[in-house]
Amino acid sequence: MKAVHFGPGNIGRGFIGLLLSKSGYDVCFVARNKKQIAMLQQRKQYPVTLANENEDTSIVRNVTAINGNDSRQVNEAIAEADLITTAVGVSNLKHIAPAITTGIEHRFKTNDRPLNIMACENAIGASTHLKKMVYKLLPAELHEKADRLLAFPNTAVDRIVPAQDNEDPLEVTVEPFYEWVILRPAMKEGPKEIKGAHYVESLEPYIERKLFTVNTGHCCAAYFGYLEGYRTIQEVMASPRLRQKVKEVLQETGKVLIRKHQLDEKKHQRYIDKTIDRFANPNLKDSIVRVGRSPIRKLSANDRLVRPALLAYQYGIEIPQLISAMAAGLLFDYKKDPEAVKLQEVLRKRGIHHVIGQYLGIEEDHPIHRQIVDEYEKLAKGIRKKNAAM
Ligand SMILES: NC(=O)c1ccc[n+]([C@@H]2O[C@H](COP(=O)([O-])OP(=O)(O)OC[C@H]3O[C@@H](n4cnc5c(N)ncnc54)[C@H](O)[C@@H]3O)[C@@H](O)[C@H]2O)c1
Ligand SMILES: O=P(O)(O)OC[C@@H](O)[C@@H](O)[C@H](O)[C@H](O)CO
Repeated sequence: MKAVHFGPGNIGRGFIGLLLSKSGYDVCFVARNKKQIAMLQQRKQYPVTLANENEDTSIVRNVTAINGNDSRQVNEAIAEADLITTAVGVSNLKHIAPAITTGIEHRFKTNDRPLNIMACENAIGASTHLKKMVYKLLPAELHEKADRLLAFPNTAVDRIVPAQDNEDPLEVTVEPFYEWVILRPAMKEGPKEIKGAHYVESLEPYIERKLFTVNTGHCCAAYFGYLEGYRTIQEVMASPRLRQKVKEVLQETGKVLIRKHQLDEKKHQRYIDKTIDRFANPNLKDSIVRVGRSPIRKLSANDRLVRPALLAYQYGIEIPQLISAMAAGLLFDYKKDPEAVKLQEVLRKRGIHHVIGQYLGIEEDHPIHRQIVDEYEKLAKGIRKKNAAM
């Protein structure tokens, strides 16, 4: 069985490639970095180390890589694939959609086998989003065949994989916890089951629970910590005050999730507690700028901050800490993050009301809009005062 995975980055190697390989797939990574491609081609394996006390290491075997710009190789790999996965960042799916589409066209000329394509990105409906882009590019006369042979099952992947600084550039250090949830009814029959993945009949409760707990809490820790000069999530979680703030955010989104998906309260509390412990894992060093990266995406209407905030408003749930996190996110001005730079530029040129309306999708007449503005101004004033005193 052959899997083609776009994006051999942290989660691609540290989780997707690992589970696929352990499930008996030969994994071909579609990559951009020439040095990385050469190493994967030559070694055909790489180590994954768990961030636990023993630093347990396993070897991911039967892997190789091809260059995403080599359309002949990409076409051939897609034609032969039994499964395609991606982990390139949801905003980058548009860059790989053309190669996937061309590969599908080539595949249709060579065989009639069904194919599942899963975008393992942190977003609601990422595979559906990729499907829309592929269908836009695919000639209309192939749509019927695509409906028959292709599926884009949505999925939720969870494992904290920080930016790596190992001596071996292929090695990945990952947290021990993992969860991969796949929407089974959306799949085409055929491919080997992924060992360790959880196949479900409805994905929404799982992806929302993950995104609005793990990712909401994570980015809140990053944005709160950034304002106070911390460098890592572990440092933030070691501050009792900030840890408490993050916990409170998760109580707020927890109420939303319990109400929306009729989750068991005690079970969800255990999920929150486990999530907090995962953030604090002393064997990991996860930078604030990785976790807070791409604030425009994270503050967008369908993502981990605004979506639970609007649901909370709808349900009459108070969300002071979520408001505080959105305001802190608007102050995330890390110079090496292109989205942070753009956000700050628009804030300077067009002002806070424009940004909340256009980027967060919350109009001025919505009560949450005002609350974010008030909190943003309060935090910005605090920063000005601190800078003046320095
Ligand atoms: N790291 C985590 O903890 C984690 C966990 C769950 C989900 N995710 C999600 O997985 C995705 C990847 O995250 P990551 O942390 O592994 O990031 P990363 O930057 O480590 O990896 C991204 C990979 O995609 C590649 N890539 C980007 N654009 C590409 C293109 N046009 N063609 C080919 N390759 C391309 C990059 O070269 C890189 O190898 C994101 O959507 C993220 O939200 C990450
Ligand atoms: O990947 P992002 O930018 O959507 O979010 C950053 C982190 O919160 C994220 O990568 C987590 O580590 C991961 O989602 C855990 O499963």
